[in-house]
Amino acid sequence: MSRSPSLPERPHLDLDPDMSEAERLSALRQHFERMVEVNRELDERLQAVDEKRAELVDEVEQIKARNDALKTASYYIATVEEVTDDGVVIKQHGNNQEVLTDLAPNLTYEDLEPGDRVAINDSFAIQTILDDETDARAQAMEVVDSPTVCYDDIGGIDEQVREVREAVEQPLENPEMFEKVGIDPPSGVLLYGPPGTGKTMLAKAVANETNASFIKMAGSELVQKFIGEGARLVRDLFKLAAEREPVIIFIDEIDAVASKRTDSKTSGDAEVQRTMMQLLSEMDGFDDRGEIRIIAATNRFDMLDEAILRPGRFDRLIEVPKPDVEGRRRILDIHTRDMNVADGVDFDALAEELDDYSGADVASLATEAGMFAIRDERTEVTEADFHAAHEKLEEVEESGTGPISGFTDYQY
Ligand SMILES: Nc1ncnc2c1ncn2[C@@H]1O[C@H](COP(=O)(O)OP(=O)(O)OP(=O)(O)O)[C@@H](O)[C@H]1O
Repeated sequence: MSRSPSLPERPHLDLDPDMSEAERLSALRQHFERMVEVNRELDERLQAVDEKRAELVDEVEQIKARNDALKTASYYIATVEEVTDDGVVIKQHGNNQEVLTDLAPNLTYEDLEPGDRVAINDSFAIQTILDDETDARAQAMEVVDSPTVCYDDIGGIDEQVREVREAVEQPLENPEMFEKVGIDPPSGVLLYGPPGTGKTMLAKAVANETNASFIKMAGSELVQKFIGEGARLVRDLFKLAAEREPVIIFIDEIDAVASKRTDSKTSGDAEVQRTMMQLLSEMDGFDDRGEIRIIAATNRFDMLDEAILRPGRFDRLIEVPKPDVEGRRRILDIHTRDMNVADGVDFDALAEELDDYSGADVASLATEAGMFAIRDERTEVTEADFHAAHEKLEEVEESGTGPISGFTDYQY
C-alpha cells in the first residue's frame, strides 16, 4: 500500500515588534494567503480520501454479495477418484459421470484423498471437502434398539394410543389377521397436533411394546443444502430400516419436506421436492417391506402437501390434542410418581389451573417444582413449590421466552 504524502506544512506567522504598520499588514496578508492555500490543499486531500473510501465501501459490498451468492448457491456432490498432476478425477453422485477438474483457490491438493466426498459447483470445480458421510447419517438419524417408553407413561391421550396400536401394532403382531380379513394395513400413520403432546413418546412406546427398533429422523435434517443429499438420506433411512426389522421409522416435522408446493422456484425448494419424491417412492414400494412401520408427526397439518396423504402413503391420520383436565391430572401423576411429594398436595385443583398446558408443559412444571424444593434445601416437594413453578412458567410465557408451548397458537 502506498504511503500518503505528508501533510502541508503549517504556515508560520513572524511579526517583528519593530515592523511598521504597512509591513505588518503585508506580513499578515501573506500569512492569510498561505493559510488559504494550505486549506485548499487539505480540502483536495480530504476529497481524495473520501473518494477512496467510497471505492472501498463499494468493493466490500461487492465481495459481500459474492460471498452471499456463494453461500446460497447449490453444489453437487461427488467422490474423489484420483488426485493426479493434471487435476483431480471425480465421479459425480447421481449420474456417475467422471470428470477431471480443479480446486477452488482456498483448497490445495494435499487436502484431498481418493474417496473423499466433495461439493462441486456448476463448472465441476471442487468447492468444499465434506465431512465423513457417516456423520451426516448420524446427525440426521437417531437409532434406539429398544426404547424404554411404555403406554403407561403416556397420559390423557388414551384414544390416540388405542388408534396407534391398532394401526401399527396389529399389523406387526398379527399380519395374518389382515390377510384373512382381506384388507391392507395402513401404510403410514400421521400424528398431528400441537408441540409437546406426546407424539414422539407414542411412536417410541409402540416400538417398545412390539420389540421393534426405533429410528427417528427429523424432517428438518432432511433439508440439506447439497443437491441429492436429502433424497440419499431418505434412501439410507429405508435401507437401515430394512437391516433392522422389525422397526418403527419415525419422521418428525414431516412438514419440512412435505409442505404444499410454493410458487417460488429456488434451488432449495427443488431440493425439498426431490427429497419428498424420494420419500413417496420409498413408501410406494412398501408393500413387501415386511416388518417396517412408519409414523410421521407434524405440528403444521395445514401446511402438508396432499400427495403424502393419499392411500398407500400416510393414510391413517391421528390427531393428538393437548390434554383436557383429566388428562393433565393423569400426566401430573405420571411425572410426579418418582418424586418425593409431600402428603396432601391437591393435584386435582392444580390440573384445573393448568389450562391449555401440553404434556411437555406439565412435565416441565413438575421438574420446576422439584427445583424450588432443591433451592430451598428440602427433599420434599410441597404444594407451594408446584404453585411457585406454575407462576414462574406463566411469567416466562408472558415474557415470550418460555418453554411453554401451550399458549401459542399453533395451526394444525
Ligand atoms: N401425553 C403425555 N403424557 C406424559 N408425558 C408427556 C405427554 N406429552 C408430552 N409429555 C412429556 O413431554 C415430553 C415431550 O413430548 P414429545 O416429544 O412426545 O412431544 P411431541 O408431541 O413429539 O412434541 P414435538 O411436536 O415438539 O416433537 C415427553 O418426553 C414427556 O416428558
